[in-house]
Amino acid sequence: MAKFLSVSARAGVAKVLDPVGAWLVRHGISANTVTLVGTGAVVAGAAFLVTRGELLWGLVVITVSVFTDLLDGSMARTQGKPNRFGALLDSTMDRVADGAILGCLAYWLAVSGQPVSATACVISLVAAQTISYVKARAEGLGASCEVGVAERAERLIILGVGTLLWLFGVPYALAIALWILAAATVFTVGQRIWHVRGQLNGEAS
Ligand SMILES: CCCCCCCC/C=C\CCCCCCCC(=O)OC[C@H](COP(=O)(O)O[C@@H]1[C@H](O)[C@H](OP(=O)(O)O)[C@@H](O)[C@H](O)[C@H]1O)OC(=O)CCCCCCC/C=C\CCCCCCCC
Ligand SMILES: Nc1ccn([C@@H]2O[C@H](COP(=O)(O)O)[C@@H](O)[C@H]2O)c(=O)n1
Ligand SMILES: [Mg+2]
Ligand SMILES: [Mg+2]
Repeated sequence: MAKFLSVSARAGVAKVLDPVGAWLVRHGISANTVTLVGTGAVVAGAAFLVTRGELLWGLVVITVSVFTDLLDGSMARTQGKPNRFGALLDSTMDRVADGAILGCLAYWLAVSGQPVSATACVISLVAAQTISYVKARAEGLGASCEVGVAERAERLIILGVGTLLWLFGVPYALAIALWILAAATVFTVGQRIWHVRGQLNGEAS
């Protein structure tokens, strides 16, 4: 799944996004601007729509906005200057966006009387941030960490499909998706720690 998303699906999406990115570059817009504006749009969608239970419009705004995460990298490559600060900004804004989506959804679930789903959402939030942290820390220690059943694209797709099915009236679709997400994200934390353990165990710090 990870390979399909990061290679085939990504190549398909790039055919649409690359011309958009080239057009933005020609009009003087930078990759960093797209990173920040895209994140701002996700946060606004989560804060103003998801917290009020406007899940249809929240899903539309957030889905469109998360694709700017693929657009910024395309723009940086078009300009011939993908850079390390851009990579840091991109990854940091991913954490802000993920925190806003899951935090605002957990808030709405809690205040609308769905504490069990809210719990799954909070577990997913903490585990999702930990997944990314383990990778960043591992890479800082010189290990590779390109593993996991629930990397970011998979997490967003599970949540998006669950929300969409729930909006179409499928009972418990969102609750089930959130518990699948909670289980998959916790499992991925373990997968990543295990993978890095094999590389670093026994090495002096
Ligand atoms: C209540 C409201 C809920 C709203 C839910 C939102 C729903 C969104 C629905 C669909 C989204 C589709 C996925 C879009 C992918 C967005 C971009 C993305 O996240 O790509 C991630 C990945 C690599 O990105 P980066 O290098 O920029 O980021 C890395 C990442 O953050 C790592 O995180 P980690 O995995 O470790 O947690 C960091 O560690 C790393 O530092 C950082 O660099 O991109 C890809 O792998 C390839 C992209 C795949 C393209 C997917 C195309 C999917 C096309 C169609 C999907 C249809 C799904 C239908 C959904 C229905 C809902 C409408
Ligand atoms: N503002 C930015 C954003 C990204 N980059 C570069 O793109 C890589 C990520 O590509 P995505 O398609 O996954 O967004 C990132 O590692 C940077 O090299 C950038 O330079 N500036
Ligand atoms: Mg990006
Ligand atoms: Mg990103």
